[in-house]
This record gives sequence, structure tokens and C-alpha cells, in this order.
Amino acid sequence: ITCVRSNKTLCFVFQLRPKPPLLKILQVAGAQGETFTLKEVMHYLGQYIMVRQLYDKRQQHMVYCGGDQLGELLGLESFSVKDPSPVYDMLKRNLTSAAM
Ligand SMILES: C[C@@H](c1ccc(Cl)cc1)n1cnc(-c2ccccc2)c1-c1c(C(=O)NCCN2CCN(C3CCCCC3)CC2)[nH]c2cc(Cl)ccc12
Repeated sequence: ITCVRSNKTLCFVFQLRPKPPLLKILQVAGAQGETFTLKEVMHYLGQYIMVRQLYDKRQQHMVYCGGDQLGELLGLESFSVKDPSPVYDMLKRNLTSAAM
């Protein structure tokens, strides 16, 4: 947990440590370092999907990740960004609290 002070309010930002297979994916998308906020993890995963052109150009909410490391982690061939639950399940398996 890091504590940041912004406009006189204290807020606690939970740092998360990706397991190696997820960290590798985030690094392809430009991530530096070993701990991230959930927002940063989601940002880099989005960038990864863009960089690796895994989304369907016509149906842009569909991600085809079969055959990619992302698909291995998710255990899916494809998913819709409209249903984030498989991604959250994968993150539960691949993120640990950095505070431990
Ligand atoms: C709401 C958010 C979201 C965030 C988390 C989840 Cl679990 C679902 C959905 N989202 C909505 N569309 C996308 C998206 C769609 C296609 C390609 C890349 C990203 C995202 C995702 C972001 C992101 O950080 N999104 C910023 C704005 N996006 C708009 C879409 N933009 C692209 C859409 C395709 C065409 C090019 C622009 C990129 C920036 N991070 C993600 C990570 C994953 Cl594992 C899956 C999807 C996303």
C-alpha cells in the first residue's frame, strides 16, 4: 500500500505484484517495474491487445486471444470486453498484494 496525498485528502493506493507470466505480458505493452495499481494493469493489458492486434477490427469489443500468451493466461480463445469477468478471474490468479 502506498499513501498518496492529493488536494488535502489521503488516499491509499494498493500496489499489486503480477506473477511472472502476467508481468511478461505487461512488459510487452511497455510496463516498467514490478508492482502496479489495478488501473495500470488494465491500461497495459489494453495496450497489449492493441499492440498485438488481438481485437477484431470490425467488432472492436471482441478480443481473439487464442494462440497468444494472453489466451493461455485467460484459458480462453476469445472474449468480449463487455464481459470483464474472465479477466478479473485471471487477475485474481495472477496478482498478489505487494504489501506482503
Ligand atoms: C473499458 C475498457 C475495459 C477495461 C478492462 C476490461 Cl476487463 C474490459 C474493458 N476497455 C474498453 N475497450 C477496451 C479495448 C478494446 C479493444 C482493444 C483494446 C482495449 C478496453 C480495455 C482496456 C483499456 O484500458 N481501455 C481504455 C480505453 N480503450 C477503449 C478502446 N480503445 C480501442 C478499441 C479498439 C479500436 C482501437 C481503440 C482503446 C482504449 N484495458 C483492457 C484490458 C483487457 Cl484484458 C480487455 C479490455 C481492455
